[in-house]
Amino acid sequence: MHDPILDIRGLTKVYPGGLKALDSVDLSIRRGEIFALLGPNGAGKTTLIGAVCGMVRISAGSIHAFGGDLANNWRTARQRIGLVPQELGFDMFDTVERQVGYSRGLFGRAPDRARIEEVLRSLSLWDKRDEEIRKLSGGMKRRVLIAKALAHDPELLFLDEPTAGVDVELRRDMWRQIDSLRDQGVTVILTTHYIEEAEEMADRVGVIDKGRLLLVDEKEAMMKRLGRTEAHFVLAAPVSSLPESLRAYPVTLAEDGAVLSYRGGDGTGKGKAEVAAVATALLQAGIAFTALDQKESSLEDIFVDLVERQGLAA
Ligand SMILES: Nc1ncnc2c1ncn2[C@@H]1O[C@H](COP(=O)(O)OP(=O)(O)OP(=O)(O)O)[C@@H](O)[C@H]1O
Repeated sequence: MHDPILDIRGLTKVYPGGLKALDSVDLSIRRGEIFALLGPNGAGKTTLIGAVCGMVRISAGSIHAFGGDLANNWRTARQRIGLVPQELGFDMFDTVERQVGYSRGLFGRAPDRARIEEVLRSLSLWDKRDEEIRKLSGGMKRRVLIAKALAHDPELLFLDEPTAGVDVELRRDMWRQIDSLRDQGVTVILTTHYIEEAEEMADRVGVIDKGRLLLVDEKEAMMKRLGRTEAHFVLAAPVSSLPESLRAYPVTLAEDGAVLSYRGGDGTGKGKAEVAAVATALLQAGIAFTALDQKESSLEDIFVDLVERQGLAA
């Protein structure tokens, strides 16, 4: 196994005033992966990024990046990291190309107009290169933020809520952009509220809430492990008990015997097959149904479930 590009151990951040924004977080990021950090408002996502990018002073724990302790070689490590922050922050009166070129210089890279042109073109910003940033639409300003973060060719890129408040078209564009970064071997860590985004983009997903990393797993494995099928059969006439042939399935009667509910499967298709078998068994037992409502759980359900369970446990 290759060394992780980023290795976080026991990371804790207590803000002045006592709020624990990060609570002993352990996280290893592999080179070249797309990692989605998923969590509700105030979970600690931005704080975690800030800790790695040197904007947040950590209270305890360690961060290793590119094989070295960040505390000892922060400046050189930072040159290899790109950050697309949540908030727009640039000189609004400057032009697109100048701002993006300036960002490259900021991290010690020699000027390279061809490279800046490439970055601007990939974000459909080349035609706007001489525009003042203040005159751009919100979506275009966001693209400039990304261009700035890419200008010094980072190996590790943080995107903090890259698609918060952007329209569907720009969101798709950004997904494409992230895909092409993956092809170039850039490691990407993105934070998001949008489960759809994690489901679409990420190789691995971490769920964070109240400063605690609840779960980290391959996206596919997570869906498999925690995925469920739920189905409800509306029966033509209520029944008082289940036929013997259904005892082997995870089914229950609800609404005074008028609805038969199935909850099972493992996100691999087993649930769907079992629902079909339950339907057959019902008909064979002479129990007709008038409607069937079936749903596969998504990463969203898994996430809500995890956060709720954590809330109950806290
Ligand atoms: N400078 C600060 N001083 C005190 N508390 C802070 C500071 N910055 C953040 N916090 C608190 O730390 C917690 C974590 O905030 P953080 O911004 O990291 O969460 P987040 O997951 O990024 O949330 P969001 O999705 O809303 O951006 C929140 O309760 C927040 O209010």
